[in-house]
Amino acid sequence: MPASVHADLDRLARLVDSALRVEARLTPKPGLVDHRNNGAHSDMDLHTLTVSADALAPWWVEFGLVGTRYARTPGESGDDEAFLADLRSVGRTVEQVMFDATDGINTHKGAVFAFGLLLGCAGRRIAEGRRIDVGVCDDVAEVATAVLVDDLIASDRAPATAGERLFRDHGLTGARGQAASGYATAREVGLVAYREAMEILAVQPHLALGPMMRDRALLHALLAMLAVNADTNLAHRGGVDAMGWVAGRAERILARGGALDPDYVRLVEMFDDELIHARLSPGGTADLLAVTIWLSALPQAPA
Ligand SMILES: CC(C)(COP(=O)(O)OP(=O)(O)OC[C@H]1O[C@@H](n2cnc3c(N)ncnc32)[C@H](O)[C@@H]1O)[C@@H](O)C(=O)NCCC(=O)NCCS
Ligand SMILES: Nc1ncnc2c1ncn2[C@@H]1O[C@H](COP(=O)(O)OP(=O)(O)OP(=O)(O)O)[C@@H](O)[C@H]1O
Repeated sequence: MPASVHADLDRLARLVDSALRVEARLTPKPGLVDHRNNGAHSDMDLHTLTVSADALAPWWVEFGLVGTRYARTPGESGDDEAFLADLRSVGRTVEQVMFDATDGINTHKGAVFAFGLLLGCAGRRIAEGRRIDVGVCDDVAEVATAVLVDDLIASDRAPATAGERLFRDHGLTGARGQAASGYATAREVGLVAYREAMEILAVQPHLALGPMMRDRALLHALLAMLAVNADTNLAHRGGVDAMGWVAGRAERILARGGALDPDYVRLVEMFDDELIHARLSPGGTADLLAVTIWLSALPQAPA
């Protein structure tokens, strides 16, 4: 394999590692683990997320390597079924690495699933000599629709996980639905809100530039996604009503300007306190924020 392919895979894997750490450290976040507190989690804190990210770091490149084995020649449709099966097999190993590192705590299960698919599809693009851009989400949509169908829509197995139960009882498609949509919420809501916020903040000279501005724009993107994402973590802990309640609270903050409001820290800290009190954590939306961060480092797809 050419050294340049390895270098590209390595760069994208490092971007995942960085996206997870940036997401975890972003403070304040409603209901989630951050510098301020453990959010609505009694079993993990920022240290647990860091230990987990450290353990996962060497593994991200493996998903890209799987992708390189499924490179297609122009006009060839490829074997998506085998590609997906290989990605999921690496995914199960990596999930176990996470559980071993955290003594059984679910720190990054959703992230492993999302970035397994994104890096796998990116690796396939690199080996095919195609450009890596946000359009990699379209490749994920094509590959991951089978996960949604096989695991949920066409499955006659008894539900084994919270996500599977929530599909059976309420038709919620959770992490699988997001993947099958090509991460539409991250791409069309999170990334758009992030870029708009960066543009607005960049022309306000009294504001601090650099990382602080980026964090503020990321928080704005998180609020925008909280207002629309059917997060199965919320439904698991608080029932489907909890999803609507959290979305409504995020909408009210956005109506005041979201993280662009001068008083945004106080507004988000109040939201955080309410979610902690209700024991609600939007972990799926945090995963989508990590995906947004990763996508923000890629060029846009050609129109
Ligand atoms: C499909 C997965 C996510 C299992 O899901 P499960 O049934 O437990 O689903 P559940 O809905 O409970 O969610 C799991 C995680 O997804 C995230 N999530 C939940 N809702 C959402 C949402 N709306 N959007 C994005 N992420 C979400 C959360 O972090 C959550 O903890 C995955 O863990 C899996 O299949 N693992 C096997 C190995 C694998 O395939 N790895 C990835 C290779 S590509
Ligand atoms: N900063 C964060 N804080 C909390 N969760 C996060 C954060 N970032 C991502 N997540 C995601 O949230 C998920 C963990 O959520 P949660 O703890 O609710 O799941 P669980 O342990 O399966 O459920 P429960 O704790 O209700 O038994 C992880 O899969 C992870 O990917």
